[in-house]
Amino acid sequence: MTQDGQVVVVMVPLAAQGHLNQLLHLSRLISARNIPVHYIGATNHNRQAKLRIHGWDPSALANLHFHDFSIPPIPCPPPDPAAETKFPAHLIPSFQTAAIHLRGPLENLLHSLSPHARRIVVIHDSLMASTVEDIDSIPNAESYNFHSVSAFAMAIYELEQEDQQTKGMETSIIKDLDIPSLDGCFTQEFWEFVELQFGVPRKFSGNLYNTCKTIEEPYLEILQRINHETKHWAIGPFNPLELSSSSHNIHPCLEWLDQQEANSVVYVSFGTTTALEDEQIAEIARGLERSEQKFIWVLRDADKGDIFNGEVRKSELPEGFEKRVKTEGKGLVVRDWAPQLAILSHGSTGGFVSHCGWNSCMEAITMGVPMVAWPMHSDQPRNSVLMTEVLRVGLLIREWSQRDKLVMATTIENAVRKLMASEEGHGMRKTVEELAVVMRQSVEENGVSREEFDSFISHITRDV
Ligand SMILES: O=c1ccn([C@@H]2O[C@H](COP(=O)(O)OP(=O)(O)O[C@H]3O[C@H](CO)[C@@H](O)[C@H](O)[C@H]3O)[C@@H](O)[C@H]2O)c(=O)[nH]1
Repeated sequence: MTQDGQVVVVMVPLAAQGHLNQLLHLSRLISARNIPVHYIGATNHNRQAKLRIHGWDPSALANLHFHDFSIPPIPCPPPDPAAETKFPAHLIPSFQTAAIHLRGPLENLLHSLSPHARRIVVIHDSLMASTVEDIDSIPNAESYNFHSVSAFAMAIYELEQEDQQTKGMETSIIKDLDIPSLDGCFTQEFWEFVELQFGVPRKFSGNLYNTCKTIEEPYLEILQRINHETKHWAIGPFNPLELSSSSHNIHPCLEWLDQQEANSVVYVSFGTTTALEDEQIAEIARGLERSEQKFIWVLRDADKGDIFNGEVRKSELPEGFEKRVKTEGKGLVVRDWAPQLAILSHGSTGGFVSHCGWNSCMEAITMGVPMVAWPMHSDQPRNSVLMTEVLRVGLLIREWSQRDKLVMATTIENAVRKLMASEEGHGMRKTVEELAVVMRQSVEENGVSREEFDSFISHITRDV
């Protein structure tokens, strides 16, 4: 229970898995500091967040409170695998509905907390800025902008904006990198949604990032320089580094992994926002089989706005493939929710074919798994540069300029072989394993992320 005079935190996530997830992980870290956390959302989005979390149990934390708000039905059109860009445009109506209709319930909650709290700290996804607009009417509330993507992707974007006037890009440390354009990354409707979030200028007290100075310090410095009027804290990784035993061995694929040799399995997953055409799925199937590497392939369609309602497309695989690879012990196709963190932390997993969503990048780095980078949309093409060219823990499957072409089985076969069974791949594994150690140290006593987190906690619990 919240006691009078306490500092309380209110989380306002964007209603998409890769965002719900990060603020729920952050809720765990903050509540461990004896600060009550209130996590708000539409009933089904909160249900989704709790159901899918891995590595710890949200119901076990007495000071984490979920507020399930009822809003009008969440629109859930299906994803379109044949769309011109891979950006999940079908989620925009759901984002809009949640952003608009959570505003009133959030304001009511803040008013009810305000008289008893010393301070209300609202941490909102940067894409939910419009929902927290009423915060200015609450005298003891302040808000913090949470950025769910890499500092690298954000810094490049900011430099591009600055570049138009000052040529900031040319003098920056990014100039020697081959940065993909934003073409094909987003849709016009998304930019309009972003505009709505930032349309009303509002004062906020700081920026939070799920990253660590160990891997992104130069880019965090750029963000600090450009936006020097507010504070910045890089307090990641948010995902747990040790998984609680109750979440282990709950999925059959983990038992299968237990029987495999160390670093022998490649894990293939494109997150929760990618819908692939059957033709591309067939090429992946052929490429994986020909690579002769063992695999776990999460074959799921992109999430809909409401994951509990409506039909989900079952992707077709070449005839006999699924049964054959399973019987021969070569691989598993997982069609339900895979325990990604547990898979990546398993000693048998030696590589990851990933779309480079920021959660997947952080999870791969903290678990010491190198990747084949196969970006699909949004920040992913730029994250792939961070992973391959900057950190050197992955290899790129194809140039972003080639995104409209089918990636053929031979390309997939070669990339997977290179990652899993070549000197170059072993080198990347060694590099990422070393990075994983440093990332773990960063959250321990005197580590860089621990210091940033301590500084954030001191700031929000300050006396005046
Ligand atoms: O079967 C599955 C599928 C996914 N996951 C988890 O789901 C999350 C997926 O997040 P992410 O890898 O970031 O991919 P997206 O779902 O595509 O994330 C969206 O949100 C991210 C944060 O803003 C962006 O970086 C991405 O580009 C954007 O597509 C990760 O935590 C995975 O571990 C599972 O546990 N099991």
